[in-house]
Amino acid sequence: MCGIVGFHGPERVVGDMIIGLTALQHRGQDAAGIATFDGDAFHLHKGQGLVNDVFKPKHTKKLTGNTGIGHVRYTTQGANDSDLAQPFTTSYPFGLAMVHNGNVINFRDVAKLLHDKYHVLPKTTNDLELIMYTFASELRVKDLDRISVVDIFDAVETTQELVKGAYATVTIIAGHGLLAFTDPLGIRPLVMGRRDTPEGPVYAFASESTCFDYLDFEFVENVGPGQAIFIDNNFQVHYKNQNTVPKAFCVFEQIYFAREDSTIHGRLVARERVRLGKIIARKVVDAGLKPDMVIDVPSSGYFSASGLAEAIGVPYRRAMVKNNHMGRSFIVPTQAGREDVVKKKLNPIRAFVEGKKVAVVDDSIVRGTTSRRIVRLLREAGASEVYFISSAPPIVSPCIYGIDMAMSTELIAANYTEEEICQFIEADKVIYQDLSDLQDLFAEERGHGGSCFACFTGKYPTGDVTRYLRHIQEERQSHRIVDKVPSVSAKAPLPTEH
Ligand SMILES: O=P(O)(O)OC[C@H]1O[C@H](OP(=O)(O)OP(=O)(O)O)[C@H](O)[C@@H]1O
Ligand SMILES: NC(=O)CC[C@H](N)C(=O)O
Ligand SMILES: [Mg+2]
Repeated sequence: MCGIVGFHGPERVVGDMIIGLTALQHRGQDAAGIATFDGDAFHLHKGQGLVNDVFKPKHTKKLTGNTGIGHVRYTTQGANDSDLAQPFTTSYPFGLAMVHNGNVINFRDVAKLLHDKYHVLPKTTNDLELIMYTFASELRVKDLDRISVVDIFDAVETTQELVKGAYATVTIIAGHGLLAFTDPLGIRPLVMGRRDTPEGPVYAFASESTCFDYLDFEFVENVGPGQAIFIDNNFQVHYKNQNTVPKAFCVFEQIYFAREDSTIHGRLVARERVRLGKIIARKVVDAGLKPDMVIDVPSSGYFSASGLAEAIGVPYRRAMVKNNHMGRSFIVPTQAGREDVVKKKLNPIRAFVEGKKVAVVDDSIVRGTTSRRIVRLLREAGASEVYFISSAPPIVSPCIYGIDMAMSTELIAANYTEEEICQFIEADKVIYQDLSDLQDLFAEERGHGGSCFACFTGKYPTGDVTRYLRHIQEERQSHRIVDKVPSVSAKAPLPTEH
């Protein structure tokens, strides 16, 4: 799940872009990049690592111009190499620079179409090139001397028909303006904001609204399913499709991915997480559990933990301390790397947990890397019983829309029963959110549009995805280590006495 931004205004944009991208760092830690346009030429800088590592003053000095796009990458297609970092640019027509968040699922079909129909050979295996060259090829057949907004939206529409999957994109069209568009279901988030300056308005697009809080931008609207918004060089805003309500928005954004202080489709993420914690309280009580305290797994477990504690009337403590210099573990591309981050990241406060029955809340259990480590740490710190509470239901199916859990072999709940998972992570009890409770919370009738629950149900909103699942498996085998959950026989015996 990458983070993207795009700015277009009457003043230099790179300063705002660095702040905006830093606010989105939680969405991608592999690489960062910025492309600006100064009226004559693009300026591009990108590389592996965090925003702070990639952009030093000597780089930002060269990123001149009043229009810019930026990206933080969490790799889901192709290798985690600097060659595949975004943005990508192409010089014809006009000069285009593009970033995207998401994942194209008909990769081979689009690659074939580009080759057979448009005579284009993408340079890399990053799916962004498929979107960019399809759009560029559709645009170049227009009358380029008299290109109009209708022509641009027409090229977007054909791109949306041909390219399947999840994508939120922002594109600089050199000399013309800034364009944002999404896939027809609106699976990934994208918001538009505006700040007024004495020289005129600055418009911005960003994956999450938290960017605008830092930059003093006013939130304007969500970019909805299949929508396109074009800001021309006179700062006029043009719309293709006014519908801003998503048809299949990724519910895992609300559970884990997005920042708590972002509002997505009218829902404050932190509030939804508190609700998830309150809802699961019923299952904790029904299971007869009487914890002495509720604790969270930092960072993403906090709001659900506070909701659960409030609902069952048990004190909440931050009894696991997070090393703030460690990033997210789940989005690290290899299992060895994820284990290393989890190991260095969390440390329990013995004085709080010693002799206590502890309910520890996390947003999700995906591969079991974090939960297994946490339970062990809490036991070593003297907890008498450890109940592991997941505010998400079991994740049983791969995500093919931009979250790197692409194969069922790596998903613990796709391979083991709840009892086996409990045994594997060495907890006294594991409680998952009920799928029906999650679906009720994000029900369409609550007015926020449709959600994608595919990782919990195996039902994919883009239709039959069997071919893509095979493609991603082959792609993973050629580029990366294929992760598997440990075998049952590798499990440590369940502790018998407490
Ligand atoms: O079962 P697993 O495979 O370990 O995956 C789930 C864990 O990964 C995420 O944490 P992460 O460290 O990525 O981010 P956070 O700091 O936002 O919680 C998530 O919040 C869970 O803690
Ligand atoms: N997580 C994402 O949005 C990834 C975007 C793109 N598929 C890449 O790998 O660069
Ligand atoms: Mg976590």
